[in-house]
Amino acid sequence: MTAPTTTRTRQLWHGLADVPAELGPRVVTLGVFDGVHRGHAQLIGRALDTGRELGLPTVLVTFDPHPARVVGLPRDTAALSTIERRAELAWDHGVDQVCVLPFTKTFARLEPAEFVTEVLVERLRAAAVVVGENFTFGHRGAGTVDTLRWLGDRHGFRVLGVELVRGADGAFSSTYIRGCLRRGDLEGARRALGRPHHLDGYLTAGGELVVPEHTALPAPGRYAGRLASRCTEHTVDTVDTVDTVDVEVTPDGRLVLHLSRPQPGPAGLDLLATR
Ligand SMILES: Cc1cc2nc3c(=O)[nH]c(=O)nc-3n(C[C@H](O)[C@H](O)[C@H](O)COP(=O)(O)O)c2cc1C
Ligand SMILES: Nc1ncnc2c1ncn2[C@@H]1O[C@H](COP(=O)(O)OP(=O)(O)OP(=O)(O)O)[C@@H](O)[C@H]1O
Repeated sequence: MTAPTTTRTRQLWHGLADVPAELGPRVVTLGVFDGVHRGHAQLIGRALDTGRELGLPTVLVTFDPHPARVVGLPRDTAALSTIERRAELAWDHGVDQVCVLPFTKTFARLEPAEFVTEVLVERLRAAAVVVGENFTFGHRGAGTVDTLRWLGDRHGFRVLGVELVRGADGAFSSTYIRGCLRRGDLEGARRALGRPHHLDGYLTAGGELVVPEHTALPAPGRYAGRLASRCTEHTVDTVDTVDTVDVEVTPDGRLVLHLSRPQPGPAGLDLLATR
């Protein structure tokens, strides 16, 4: 699964202003990709296959914050991953670039055809666009895979609408994983993610892991965790901790690690099991 990342560029573009003007054609895969779960992994695999077939690099486009939060839909949009970790996971799967598009109310008003012309064609030079069969885009989510196909015919890019990867409870989705966490079902989250749920934050001297606002935490309770790796903007550093740590999620949503001598600093935590 893990591609040889050393030969790849691993670029992170924050917004279209970061995209080089002289960019060559490429394969584009689109969506939120929060957590980079097993469905996302398969989709990325299809995008990479298409890139190999066409001899082109692959860019993953993600939206931040979650569109549903920006447009005010009544949905759980708690984040399964920071943008930095999302990018690390995407690079580990083999994509060349990650482009983070700031999702604002103004951006949400772009019509599907405007998004395709202004973002996919003029800026990202899409030769192929790879999305899940349920992908929607553009004002009020009006664009579908069929819309993309129609626009692809006009602009000369190919479109792949990929069948959704399913588990026992239906198609894997970030929403499903957030639900597992809310129920304290770490095993369900792990099955859909393909790895334990991971939290990035700052460990205080008092043993609290302070995570960014809107981070998806499991239900209040006691868990076994492992201080695993921490993400900086472009690297993941392995921390030499193999022992499991006792993790408490308090009723007011704080994350307390029961460590004898917490080392303050950036830290990453894998949540392994319910205690
Ligand atoms: C340009 C653009 C505009 C969008 N506008 C809206 C919107 O007005 N309302 C909405 O609920 N979602 C909007 N979305 C979000 C999409 O419907 C969709 O949730 C997002 O692209 C993630 O794709 P997926 O969840 O279908 O994989 C927009 C997306 C894009 C790219
Ligand atoms: N189970 C899946 N199998 C294959 N592709 C998927 C699957 N789920 C989502 N995708 C595709 O992956 C891309 C990113 O998906 P996105 O993160 O927006 O969806 P999601 O996982 O359903 O998230 P959320 O639940 O937050 O809406 C989109 O192109 C989407 O169609």
